[in-house]
Amino acid sequence: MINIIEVTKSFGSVMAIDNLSLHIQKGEILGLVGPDGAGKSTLIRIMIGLLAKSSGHIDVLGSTNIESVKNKMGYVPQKFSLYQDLTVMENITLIGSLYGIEKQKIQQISQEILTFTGLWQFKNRLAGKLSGGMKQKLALAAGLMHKPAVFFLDEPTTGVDPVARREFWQLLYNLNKEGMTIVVATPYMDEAELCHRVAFINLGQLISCQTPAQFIVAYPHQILELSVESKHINHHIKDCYLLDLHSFGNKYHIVTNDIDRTRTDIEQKLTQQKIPILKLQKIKPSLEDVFVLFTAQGGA
Ligand SMILES: Nc1ncnc2c1ncn2[C@@H]1O[C@H](COP(=O)(O)OP(=O)(O)OP(=O)(O)O)[C@@H](O)[C@H]1O
Repeated sequence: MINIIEVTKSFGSVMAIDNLSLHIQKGEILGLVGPDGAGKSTLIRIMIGLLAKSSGHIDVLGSTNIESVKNKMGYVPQKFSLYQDLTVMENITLIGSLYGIEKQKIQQISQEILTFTGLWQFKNRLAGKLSGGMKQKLALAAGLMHKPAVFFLDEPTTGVDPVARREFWQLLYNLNKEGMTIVVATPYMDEAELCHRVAFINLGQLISCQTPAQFIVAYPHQILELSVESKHINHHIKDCYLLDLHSFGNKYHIVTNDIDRTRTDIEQKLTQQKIPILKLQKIKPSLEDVFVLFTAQGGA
């Protein structure tokens, strides 16, 4: 569906995409993840023809002339600009006419898509009065007006509450079930876990592209999850036998290569310091653990 071979993109001295190769399969949901500035947005913009690559090969839907297949691609940019003072229906109608869809067809497609996204009952509401989640659904609806075969979304749920994020992903799943290929950049690891494959990008390079399960199986260390009431326990256990320590909300993930030794060490240290342990147990690594490690290693 999309072949990217040794593509490079530089902005002056900044190498935003560095010799990156990736094959995106028809019918998959591919997640793009990586730290801020990794090159995810640039890669999406190259794939949809908004930016020209500096070198390399790319073909989309069988064509190297991206302009000629633009009408088969949908795009939800990171900052989708709605006309706040137009209604949901007016916004969507405007987008339809920008795509050159006939007036009568716009009516029919708008109804279909607003029903699908759950926005039909809000069709007369001003876009500026929608909740964050609804605004993102409107962005999604706008990107679907011309019924694309492949849909690119650049961090579409940033700043949206967890329930709205879940609903949004249900819509993506439904589109995918109907055969749409989806490429989505996300900063949320729980969303990355919902993708069929995840491409981890760092400093413009593709570090690895695998299924979430493959990433987790390949994780080279073990994780102990620690819950305590006190905050900032880092200095209490910094001398324990461990490789790394990250806080995830009110929990800590302790990275080790010797679970028993680390567990005993932490139990002793925290007991000595009279810090009650609420939970200390081995857990399966999450994608978040995998990517924290990749990022710390600079991608290796
Ligand atoms: N138009 C531009 N001019 C100059 N530099 C740019 C431009 N667009 C992107 N860059 C640089 O290219 C690199 C990759 O940026 P990009 O926005 O693609 O990363 P990203 O992974 O999408 O990050 P984020 O999630 O923060 O948007 C960064 O160093 C960025 O500053």
